[in-house]
Amino acid sequence: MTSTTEILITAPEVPEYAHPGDAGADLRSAEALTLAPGERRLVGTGVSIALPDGFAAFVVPRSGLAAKHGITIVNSPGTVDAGYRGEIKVALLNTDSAVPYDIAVGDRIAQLIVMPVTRAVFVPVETLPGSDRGQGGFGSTGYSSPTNGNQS
Ligand SMILES: O=c1ccn([C@H]2C[C@H](O)[C@@H](COP(=O)(O)OP(=O)(O)OP(=O)(O)O)O2)c(=O)[nH]1
Ligand SMILES: [Mg+2]
Repeated sequence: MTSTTEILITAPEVPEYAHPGDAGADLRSAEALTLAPGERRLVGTGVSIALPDGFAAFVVPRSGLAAKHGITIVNSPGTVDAGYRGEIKVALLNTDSAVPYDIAVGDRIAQLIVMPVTRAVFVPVETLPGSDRGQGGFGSTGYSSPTNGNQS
């Protein structure tokens, strides 16, 4: 059974999860606008929340908008801090180089994922403990299939 957390909210319409088990609740646009090709715009949702201490919410793109129309979020994932009481806004970007994208009031433009977070207590040390991965990263395990030759 999915765990639930009550979040106080003010909004013209409460964000909804499309299906049981969905991680993201859909955020709707509070504005009508057209995103020109290549344009980015901070778009209001009309939603404000009071997250409990120890939680954060992340504003992330909808995959359908991204895959079908090239609409994404510049700062994905956008981080909503527990103490933030302002309107949640979405920094939309139309990555298409030719086609404008129309948004009407009420269109679902992003989704909000609420998660528990821990606060780090950073402990400075001279040397970090070893690990299996070590300093390998940024493609250190390769990309392509063995038949493709280029493993870098
Ligand atoms: O996609 C986003 C990202 C952030 N926010 C709001 C909530 C968040 O708590 C606040 C600050 O976000 P962040 O810390 O990412 O931005 P910043 O540029 O560091 O601003 P600040 O100096 O206010 O922390 O802006 C949104 O509404 N949408
Ligand atoms: Mg900040």
